[in-house]
Amino acid sequence: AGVQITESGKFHIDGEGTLTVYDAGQADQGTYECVARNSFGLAVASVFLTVTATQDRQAGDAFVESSILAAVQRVDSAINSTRRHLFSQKPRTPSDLLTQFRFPSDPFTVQTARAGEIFEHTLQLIRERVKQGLTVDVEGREFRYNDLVSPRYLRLIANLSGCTAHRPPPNCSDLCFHGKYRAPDGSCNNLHAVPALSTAGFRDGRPCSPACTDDPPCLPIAVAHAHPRGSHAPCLFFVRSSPACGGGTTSSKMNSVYAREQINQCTAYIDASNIYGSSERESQALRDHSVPRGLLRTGLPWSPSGKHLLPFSPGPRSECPRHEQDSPSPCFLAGDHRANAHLALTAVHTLWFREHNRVASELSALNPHWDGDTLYQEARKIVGAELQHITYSHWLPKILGDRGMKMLKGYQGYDPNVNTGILNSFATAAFRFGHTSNNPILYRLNATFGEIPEGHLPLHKAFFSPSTIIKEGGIDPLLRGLFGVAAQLPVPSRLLSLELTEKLFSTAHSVALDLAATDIQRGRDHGIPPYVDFRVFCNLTSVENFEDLQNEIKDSGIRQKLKK
Ligand code: HEM
Repeated sequence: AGVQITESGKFHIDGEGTLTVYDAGQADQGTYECVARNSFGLAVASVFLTVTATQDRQAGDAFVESSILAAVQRVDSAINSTRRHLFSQKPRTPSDLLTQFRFPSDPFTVQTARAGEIFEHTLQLIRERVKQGLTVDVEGREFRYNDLVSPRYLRLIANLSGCTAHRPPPNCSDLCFHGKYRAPDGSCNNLHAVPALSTAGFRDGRPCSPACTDDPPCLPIAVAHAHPRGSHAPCLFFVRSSPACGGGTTSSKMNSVYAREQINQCTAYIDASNIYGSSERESQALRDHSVPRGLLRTGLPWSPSGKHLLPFSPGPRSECPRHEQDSPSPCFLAGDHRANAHLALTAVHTLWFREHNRVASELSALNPHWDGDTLYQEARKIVGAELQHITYSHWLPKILGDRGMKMLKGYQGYDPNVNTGILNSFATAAFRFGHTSNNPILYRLNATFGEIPEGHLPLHKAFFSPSTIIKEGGIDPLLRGLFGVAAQLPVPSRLLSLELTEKLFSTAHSVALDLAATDIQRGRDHGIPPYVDFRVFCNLTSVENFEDLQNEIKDSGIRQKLKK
């Protein structure tokens, strides 16, 4: 189970197929395989690369052991206090809810993120401890930890932090299965990338909120004094996403500097992982193993239709109260941990899990000889295809228009050589365009498309409130509201609704979050290049100031505001 080499600052593959490895170091030693594939089959050639490097002693080596111990202790203590705070009591503040919204459910993901945090924090501690012996790269390139710690000790830090413990190689040898079905995490088809696990600073263990200092992983958003929020809180809660091992400061392990990257919790495919989960463990937990009928587990039957709701979550994430005064109410369990974030999302998750059970039941009636696993996999294949069809044939044409769809080009067939991982700029910036299309009100319509007796709901009352589905009409009124009322059309003076910028995850006594500010800060956290750079990348004119953007931002008042 190797790693596919992709074009980067580290590797270059020219048109002739020659591989160049830049900044070669001990970490690059190993077997390299070149695979040529066409419709007749494949041919493989391999070579073993030996790297001979002198093992100099570096200034930071003396501090490695004490820094590792301190980093492990600090990171673990911060994660544990966050876990205790979050899961042993009702989440109380908007920041608790945001953390719950983003906290990984798969233990493997938690371990991967912890390893990245420990590796990164160890290096920060070594850097601080050395200070005097800091070598600055004379060529003016970025600061390199390799100048501070020798390769042997860097490997030691990587090992002890857990950064080298990779996911066990997937067993893709069952061609009968893998030729027909996807692995739960996509690992047997193509590739597979979390918020910081702690909401307290590693250095002093103080909670990121209300402390307004940049103590990793806290990266609070400063609020201007003049802003109405400023008098209540000088900053908004924000914690950085956990680093993936091998990027940012931890790229020293690779003998070169790479951008700090983050870890994905969900598969990158449009493969209905929102229904089935993104790992084997999650997908098994969602299945109904009591009968061999290929079904997903169900929750309460909702009267009067008798159709089932999602099952309740059994784990620590089992409570979904919004206000302190609310009675305890469990969260629903779905393939994506964000299913409880707001009622419209929960309704759509419920619809899809019902669709799986409908398809599996139909298949069972048609194929009584199929076992439970075949029914599950065949139903999953059909439901995944339905989701892809809706995405590409119904949703995207509305979002991109004719011109955009032409640029996207039609499906050319499956290409196993494409890296299907999500681009960081897509997840962190581009695809968040969806935040501009949300209605500030969740319309709840009856069978004749009139308002239900409980009325429509302002969005902020729909956050983390799954019990409203049980108490107030089930999912049908919400679904009718979603397709019966147009999405919000963003206008230049208001791109995101006030429900998202002034009342995100609001609770009784605390300052709400602001999704627009969070999106921008997340862009900084992930190092997303600025808009002006993307213009050049997309062959648009390069701009120097806001007046150069008068064709894009026509309202001079808005340009003036942005200048401030
Ligand atoms: C009421 C509706 C919605 C709410 C309350 C909401 C809320 C959020 C929140 C709190 C985050 C995490 C922000 C952070 O800490 O960085 C987020 C991330 C995100 N949202 Fe939304 N969102 C909504 C609708 C949408 C829609 C309609 C789309 C796209 C069509 C979308 C796309 C995204 C994406 C791509 C991310 C980043 C995911 C990641 O890579 O971690 N959201 N959203």
